[in-house]
Amino acid sequence: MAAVTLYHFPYSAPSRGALLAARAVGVPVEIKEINLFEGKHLEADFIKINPQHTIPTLKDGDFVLWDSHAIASYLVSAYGKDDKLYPKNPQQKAIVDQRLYFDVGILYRRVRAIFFPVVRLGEKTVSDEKKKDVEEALGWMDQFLTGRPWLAGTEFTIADCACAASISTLVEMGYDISSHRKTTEWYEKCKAELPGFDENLEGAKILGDIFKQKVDPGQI
Ligand SMILES: N[C@@H](CCC(=O)N[C@@H](CS)C(=O)NCC(=O)O)C(=O)O
Repeated sequence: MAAVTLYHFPYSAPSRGALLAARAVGVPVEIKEINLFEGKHLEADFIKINPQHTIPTLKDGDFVLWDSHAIASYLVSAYGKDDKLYPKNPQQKAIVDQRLYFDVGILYRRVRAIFFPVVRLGEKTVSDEKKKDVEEALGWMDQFLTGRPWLAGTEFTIADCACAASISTLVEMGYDISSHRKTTEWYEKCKAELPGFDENLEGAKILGDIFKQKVDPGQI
């Protein structure tokens, strides 16, 4: 199997989510690091590949794709040995999709609303409203996990890869998720069972450490 190319930045949760999916699929990946902090994503060569200049971006031969969630489902459809990571059954697939859209529209967005202004814009505090938004998202995750060990059922799927990347960023920022029992138990399973989780954690820790250095003490 030829390697796919992933334009990747390890600090980025979406980028790590796509890489977790690739590791779960088992497709060989050639990683090309695009350092967002150095503005590499805005250079002409990368804009030619992805005019939206977001990380992650996948190149598979002449085929180019971005958005980590789209990349994850493509990798399973193109290279998965079976459909466990992204079921073909319409209802099971729809549940995975719902969790993926939850990550795009709610979970990652709310985590980012906390770290981005601190890490990139020099803010020192985190509002109660932003923490409330994250608490609400974690509460919904606990409900998704009621009666099932993984977000979409009895097997882990690409929805777990995406949400694990977002949650690992949150945890490494020093956010205490322990009052959300099911999400906490799920996160422990992710650590133990998701292929490539340690690699994911390395990037999350770097971003988390930058956040912790920059934010005022006691903010989260
Ligand atoms: N929904 C997208 C989000 C991608 C995204 O916003 N990536 C950020 C890094 S976390 C990025 O590339 N930012 C640079 C930019 O938008 O110019 C995905 O899941 O891939």
